[in-house]
Amino acid sequence: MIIAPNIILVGPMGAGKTTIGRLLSQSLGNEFHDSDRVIEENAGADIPWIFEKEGEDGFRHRETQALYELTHNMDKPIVLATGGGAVMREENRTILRNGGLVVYLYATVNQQLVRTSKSNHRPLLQTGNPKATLSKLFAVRDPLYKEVAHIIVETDTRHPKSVAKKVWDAIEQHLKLENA
Ligand SMILES: Nc1ncnc2c1ncn2[C@@H]1O[C@H](COP(=O)(O)OP(=O)(O)O)[C@@H](O)[C@H]1O
Ligand SMILES: O=C(O)C1=C[C@@H](OP(=O)(O)O)[C@@H](O)[C@H](O)C1
Ligand SMILES: [Mg+2]
Repeated sequence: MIIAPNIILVGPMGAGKTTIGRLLSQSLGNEFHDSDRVIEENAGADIPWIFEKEGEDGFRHRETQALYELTHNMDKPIVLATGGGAVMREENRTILRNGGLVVYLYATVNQQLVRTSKSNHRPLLQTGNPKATLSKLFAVRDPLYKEVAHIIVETDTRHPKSVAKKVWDAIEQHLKLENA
């Protein structure tokens, strides 16, 4: 049996990091953590409030602390969903790359748009043209997701369960090759 190390999901808003991460953790029996939830718990406030009061810089500072905490203070391997901007800081990319097996959940801008339109809890998308914002962010961040990832998985399948299965198959394949 293959024992998975920390599995760290990166990718744009709406790629499904939170949803797929939770499903993956259920099938592996590993604890699930979401850096956005840890940031909110540590701050005692939600993400829109943090952005409003502390700006994006304040949020990014908290995000670095949460990523460090989650990759250093756990005694068992976990599944970690990150926020879409977690790759922006170089120090975060080092934390992520060294913190476990990094999976880039890829989604097209149109998929990101559809999937993020169900919620208004993403401050960066509270703009007149969320599609243009997602496109701009994607142009900057896609190379960074690729830089940090060990594996890339397309999330084009409609059902989160089949994406979670695809992710696990890709991880197994990667670990088998690594141990061959
Ligand atoms: N493969 C998928 N197909 C369809 N909808 C999805 C898929 N993955 C996630 N979703 C939906 O998209 C929304 C955003 O997912 P979420 O997990 O919050 O993304 P992220 O954490 O990457 O921003 C949720 O409503 C979720 O149910
Ligand atoms: O892309 C980003 O910069 C952000 C993505 C969000 O997480 P999700 O990717 O889980 O939506 C959250 O961290 C915050 O709103 C900022
Ligand atoms: Mg999320």
